[in-house]
Amino acid sequence: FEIFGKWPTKVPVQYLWETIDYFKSNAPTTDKQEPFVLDIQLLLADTQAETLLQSIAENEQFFYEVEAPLSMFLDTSFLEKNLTKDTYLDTEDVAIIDGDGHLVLSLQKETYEAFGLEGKAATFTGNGRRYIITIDVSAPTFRPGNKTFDRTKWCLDNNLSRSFKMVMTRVDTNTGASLDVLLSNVQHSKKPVSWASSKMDGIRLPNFETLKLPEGATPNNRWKDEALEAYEWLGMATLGSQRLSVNDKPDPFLSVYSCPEPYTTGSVTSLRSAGLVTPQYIENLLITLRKEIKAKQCWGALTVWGYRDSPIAWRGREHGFLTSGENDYTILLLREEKDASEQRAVCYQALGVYDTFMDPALEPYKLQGVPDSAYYIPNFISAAEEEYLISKVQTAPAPKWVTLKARRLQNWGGTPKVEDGKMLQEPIPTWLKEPVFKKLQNIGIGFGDSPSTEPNHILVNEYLPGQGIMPHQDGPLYNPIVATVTLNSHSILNFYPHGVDKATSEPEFSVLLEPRSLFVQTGQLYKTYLHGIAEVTEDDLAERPPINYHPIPTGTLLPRQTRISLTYRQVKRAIKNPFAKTLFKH
Ligand SMILES: O=C(O)CCC(=O)C(=O)O
Ligand SMILES: [Fe+2]
Repeated sequence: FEIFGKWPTKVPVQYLWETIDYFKSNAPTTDKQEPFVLDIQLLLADTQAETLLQSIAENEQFFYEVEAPLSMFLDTSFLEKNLTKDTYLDTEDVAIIDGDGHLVLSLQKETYEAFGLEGKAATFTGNGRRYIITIDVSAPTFRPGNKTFDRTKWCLDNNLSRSFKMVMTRVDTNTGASLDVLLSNVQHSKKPVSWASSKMDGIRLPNFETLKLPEGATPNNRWKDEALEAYEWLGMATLGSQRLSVNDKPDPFLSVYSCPEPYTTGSVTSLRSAGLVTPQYIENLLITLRKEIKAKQCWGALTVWGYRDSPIAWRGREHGFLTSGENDYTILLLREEKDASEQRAVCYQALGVYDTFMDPALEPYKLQGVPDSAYYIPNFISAAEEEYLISKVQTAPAPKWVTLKARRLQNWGGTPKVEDGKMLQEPIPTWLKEPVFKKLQNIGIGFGDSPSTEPNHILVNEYLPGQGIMPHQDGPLYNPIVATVTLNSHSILNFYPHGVDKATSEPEFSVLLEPRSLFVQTGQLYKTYLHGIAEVTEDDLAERPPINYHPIPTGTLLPRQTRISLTYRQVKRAIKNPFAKTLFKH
């Protein structure tokens, strides 16, 4: 599983290499990824696409264009007949119901203030200009008579009663067939998802054979370059670009595009949909496409565009509204021999610059019930790695240590200046990079614009029993993500919302950091909470149970030993020093 970041348009692209079991119908899975799909494009390296076209015709899907107030979602008969499988969407003030029955309202400040239900400030629209309210309308208790229901209904009827333009669809989750939506009381029209087909002949047609890796091989940089070139070619084909034609004679000063090698002269069929479709529908298309390319012995690609203004993106995460809201993916299915038992594919996932990306591998480690987002991974490093890191920290040259009242620290990678946040970049010693950098990258933790940005600064803290750190925020010097490795002893990290009296208030929640664990703090949590460590010699876990460990046996006292923490970050204003190599020897 590999992640790539440096896409020229600043759109991070993630791709992964997968060997798909041909007979497993649901791989690569599109389920739960992007439920609000605007358009689909299929490319087939062949001019005959009858099977595909036939399958599309047989699986006709409908969607509805609706104009209605949002309170229609609280109409009991609507709830009971349609719930959990429906999707709704609009622009400006945006509202959707996702497949799990969450009504998500993304409201502009003015609407929010007049609305009357509590939400949270949107992450990607700064200065509180937009707010997100999430209501679980699928909860069995969310019915008339329930306080939350009645309050929500009152707010929708009185404060947000205007009509919303929406598109909706409903499917049978087993067959993917579209079902009628209960819309008797509102203005609506039923539309079929429409398809247009076109052909491109006489084009330079790559075979993408070089993208086939031997089983178990890890993609190298060359493969990554080739995967991106393939992505670029698919994009050009999607646009029907003249640059792909064998007869194209571009002005060399205007175009430097060259087709990935080796290529032949050939044709592609392109099929493009319009209308709201569901993940199930796409999954069915993918299965048909795979059968077709197997029969034709050619490659095929499926590209899916998500709604630009959907308030949610990948796996329900918040989506950067209006600001380059890419939420698209492409699956390139490679050509396979007729008797091959596997189908190999390269998958690309495009994100907007403001969209959060975390590797799905991280999902199980996400801490629930706290602001987005924190991740805790026990035993992130081995005992041997821990021992080695401790010995390196302890044997660092004496001048590296800065002694404060309640802890000692070492700055690696440079020392950011408090006045302007600038840091003269110094090389980071290998012992701090390995194995942690690689492990961070493997699990999909990036520190900058893209998932592959490495940390450029590491702060080493040493706390003796009874030492700690005052509640604080790591602040705007860094990109809003910090990863902490804990060595030798546990600690308890306390979190406080902004604006509380630091000296007296109780933390809102605490996280237990065990030796060898990794803790990641990012997003809203990084930006709107303070964190600190109490100056105590032991922690009573029963008194305030840490949110990452349940249940805690009563009377659990953990005595503290000397703890070393390594905090990995990316200083925004790092300045490369051309002389760094000769000036600093590590
Ligand atoms: O030692 C820790 O885990 C926290 C350190 C910290 O908050 C900081 O260095 O900013
Ligand atoms: Fe901190």
